[in-house]
Order: sequence, then C-alpha cells, then structure tokens
Amino acid sequence: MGDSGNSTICENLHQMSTVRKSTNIVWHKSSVEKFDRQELLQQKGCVIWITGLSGSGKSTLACALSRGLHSRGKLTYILDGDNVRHGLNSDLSFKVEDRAENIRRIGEVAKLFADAGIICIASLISPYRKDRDACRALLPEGDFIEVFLDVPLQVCEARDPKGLYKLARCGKIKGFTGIDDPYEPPLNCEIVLQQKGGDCVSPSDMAEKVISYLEEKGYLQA
Ligand SMILES: Nc1ncnc2c1ncn2[C@@H]1O[C@H](COP(=O)(O)OS(=O)(=O)O)[C@@H](OP(=O)(O)O)[C@H]1O
Ligand SMILES: Nc1ncnc2c1ncn2[C@@H]1O[C@H](COP(=O)(O)OP(=O)(O)O)[C@@H](O)[C@H]1O
Repeated sequence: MGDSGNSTICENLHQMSTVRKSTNIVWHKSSVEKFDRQELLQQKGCVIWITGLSGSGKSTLACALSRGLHSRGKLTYILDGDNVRHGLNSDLSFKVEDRAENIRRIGEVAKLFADAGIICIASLISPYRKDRDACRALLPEGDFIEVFLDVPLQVCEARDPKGLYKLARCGKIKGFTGIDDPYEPPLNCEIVLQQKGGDCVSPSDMAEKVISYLEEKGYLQA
C-alpha cells in the first residue's frame, strides 16, 4: 500500500466515532444530497408529528393530510403508531420504556424520510413530552412540526371505535393512555387542532390548516 492508502486510513481514524454501542464507525457521505432530492420533488422534507389520545383522530387526520398533499403533487409517507407496531416495533409493549423506544424508532425513521425529501406524517399517541422533544431534536430547526389533536377524553371515549376504552374501564387493558396511564399535552407546539363539544371540525378542514402552515413556511416548494 502506497502513501495515499496510509493517509486515507489516517483521515478515517480522525473521523471514527462512537454512537452508543456502535464503535469505530465512519459517516459515509453521498454525492446526491437532501438538497438534490428536494429539487427533484419540488418540496422540502419535514416531519409532521401528530400527537393526541387514542380516538382523537390522529390516523384520520394523517390520511386526510396525505390525500390533500398528494392531490397537490406532494410526496408524503405516513408512519402510524398502530401500523409500525405491526412490524418494526412489534417487539414493544405499552410500558413506559417500550413507548419511549417506539417513539425513538419512529423519530429516527421519520428523520430518514425527511432526509429523503419526503413530507413524513407520524401519527402516534406519543404521550411523553420528553420523548417527543427528543424526536424534535433530531431534525433541523423548523422541520419538526408538532400537531396536537386537542380532543377531550370524554369525546375520545364516546367515539371508542375499537372498544378499547370500554376494555380499559373494566380493567381488561391495563395502562391505557388517559385512563390509568398519563398523557402530557404539548406546551409549545406548532399547531393545535381543537375538537370540543358540538363544534365539529371535519378531518379535511383540519388537514387544510396543516397544509396552509406548510405553504406559509415554504415546505411545498424546493
Ligand atoms: N395501553 C394502551 N394505551 C394506548 N393505546 C393502546 C394501548 N394498548 C393498545 N393500544 C392501541 O395502540 C395504539 C397506540 O399505539 P402508539 O404506538 O401510537 O402508542 S405510543 O405512542 O407508543 O404511546 C392505539 O391506537 P390509536 O387509537 O390509533 O391511538 C390503541 O389502538
Ligand atoms: N375530525 C373528526 N371529527 C369527527 N370524528 C372524527 C374526526 N376525526 C376522526 N374521527 C372519528 O374518531 C374516531 C377515531 O379516529 P382515529 O383517526 O382512528 O383516531 P386515533 O388514530 O387518534 O385513534 C373514528 O371513528 C373517526 O371516524
């Protein structure tokens, strides 16, 4: 091996890093970057993080939003808590540390989607502020858009489309969010969507509010 081979090894040694349990790893840069992908897609990659109680309408909003953006020619992808728990996160329960890991993994995957230039819609209860804030910290300023579906427990419980609240109330599900497990509402999120009493706001009206925000902040162009 000549001198140039040695100098490459030395250079790599300088770049070696340790991330948690991964040691001696070196970041490999690609010649096609986020900027190039965004140019191709004519949009900016970001994460729309929808949080709220079970039954608050997270999945419905995620779908309405995805449909609304798709019809405007924008590429989206939904990471729904329920769905991701069918595969990548099927090893996780609902105890506090498993919820934290569920949120962490979805945060990391969402970051990859945003880096791909995609508008990633993450819809999961994500009950703990600390876990949501950790996902926010993974992304550049502005690219994590937290949407709080502020729907009272009584409304969610009256909807109960899967019958889970009923099971939780009679003790057949333990540690159900809002019943015998906590939900910490965001203190300072980008968008709050309220659904109170008789004031019914349709999923598509809610989606339009989010789309207006994206438009205003420049995410719907490269
Ligand atoms: N104990 C308990 N608490 C809350 N929710 C429960 C529980 N057990 C099962 N489910 C069902 O799982 C869905 C929530 O999964 P998430 O991945 O979004 O939860 S979390 O972010 O990890 O807290 C949630 O889906 P949504 O109703 O769509 O929110 C429930 O259907
Ligand atoms: N904006 C809305 N107005 C009235 N009902 C809604 C709205 N969004 C969702 N729903 C209804 O509420 C129930 C729960 O919605 P879902 O999207 O499954 O909530 P989550 O994903 O938060 O559990 C469903 O029956 C759905 O049709």
